[in-house]
Amino acid sequence: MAKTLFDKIWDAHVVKSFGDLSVVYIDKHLIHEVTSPQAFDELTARGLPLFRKDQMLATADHNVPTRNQHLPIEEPLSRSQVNKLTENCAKFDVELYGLGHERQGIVHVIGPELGLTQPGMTIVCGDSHTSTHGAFGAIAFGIGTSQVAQVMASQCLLISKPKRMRITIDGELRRGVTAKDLPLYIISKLGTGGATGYFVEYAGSAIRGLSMEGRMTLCNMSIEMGARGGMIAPDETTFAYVEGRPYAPQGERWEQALAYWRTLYSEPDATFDSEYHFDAQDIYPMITYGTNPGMGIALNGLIPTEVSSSEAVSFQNSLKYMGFAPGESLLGKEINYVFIGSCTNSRIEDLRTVASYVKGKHKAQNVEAIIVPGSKQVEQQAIAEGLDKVLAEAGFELREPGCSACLAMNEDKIPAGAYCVSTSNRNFEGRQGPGARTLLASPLVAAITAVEGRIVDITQYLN
Ligand SMILES: CC(C)[C@H](C(=O)O)[C@@H](O)C(=O)O
Ligand code: SF4
Repeated sequence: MAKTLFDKIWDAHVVKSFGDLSVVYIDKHLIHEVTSPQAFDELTARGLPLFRKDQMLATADHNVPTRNQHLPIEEPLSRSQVNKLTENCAKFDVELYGLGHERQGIVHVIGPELGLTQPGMTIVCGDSHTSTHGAFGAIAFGIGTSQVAQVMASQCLLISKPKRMRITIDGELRRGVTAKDLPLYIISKLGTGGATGYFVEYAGSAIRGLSMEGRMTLCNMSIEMGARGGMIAPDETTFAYVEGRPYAPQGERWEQALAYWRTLYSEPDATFDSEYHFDAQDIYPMITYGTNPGMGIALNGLIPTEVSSSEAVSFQNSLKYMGFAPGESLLGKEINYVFIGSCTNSRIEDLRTVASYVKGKHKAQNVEAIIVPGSKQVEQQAIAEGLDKVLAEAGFELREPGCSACLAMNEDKIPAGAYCVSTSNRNFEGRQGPGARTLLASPLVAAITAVEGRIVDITQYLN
């Protein structure tokens, strides 16, 4: 039977199947400070060693401050989480790119930038946005803490095979529409449970036209529509990105890898359990108005007036929390914060997009604009390109790398009631701080919002 991309990688990693369940070999296991401590404790309690420590990599990202990283972490809980990771990695001899290391950063930013993330791999991390790595044509997905322990002890996972979905977007993207608008659009159509039980492959000319960083932004948000993960068949764009990175194969091994990677695509007559087709021309720059990532509209659209009866209560609660009304336009709404960062949009291209728009302009007085690179390497690159100066002159504060205000697990919090246009992936109640109101958007929309101080139809602001 003709195979999908997912099937090819899955079949190459199944060790043994038992009915619906399979033991699947895991190539790379990434860990961070939040979901690893109990797993390490379990190994210690059971006297188990790590099965393949060389296939693991650790970083500190969720709890790190984004100012003065050279000083001890002030928040006691964050400090103890990060210290625990350091202790565990020392005890179990796991490679750690911790705070202060030149390769430290958000786990989903550093894997790809180090060339650790490669086509055809199975990659897991105790973190839902592991789906990001699927952009390289890998089966990458988030796992729970008990599964983290399972992989630590066996380098395998006992799991059932998800169903396969393909989402095709053909055509050219409109002006001002960037990679981030694609998941916001798709999720607004499918809903936050629309892909539950599925592994999604993204295809079509609009997807092929995305850079690797854009592909990561798209795959990153797969989880927000309930998908187990998202993936894109590797192509020349992928190979060019991976080549020469520190963990990428070299010489003859590179040629061998490339030959295999070129076989990784869905056969033309492969069938999917579910298929969606979208036209790129139907997609406009997006923004969310509610408290889940599916509550998105085009910037110049209106908040819906009618929702299904099963959603009515949560819709009303959501609008109440946000301080918006059904049928309203968001245009003209004043914004207090702009947060550019997170594993969705904190890569060098995102920083370049922002810097190139704000160059020679200044943020509005009513806005606090924070820009947090996804990794130390992104930070260094931004400085090397002089983006730090452009951003500083525009009144943006360039911080040090970490998850930051994507989730309020560190010092960076948005105050209660404040509106924040954020390039992250979740707008749940309290996600950016108790009472904080999040509006998800692309880095371009975020940059323009910061300068204007309110939500505008960005198409009028583009050259
Ligand atoms: C803390 C971690 C377990 C969590 C996740 O799994 O996604 C976080 O990264 C998030 O984005 O909410
Ligand atoms: S940046 Fe946000 S979404 Fe990504 S791993 Fe960190 S907390 Fe999760």
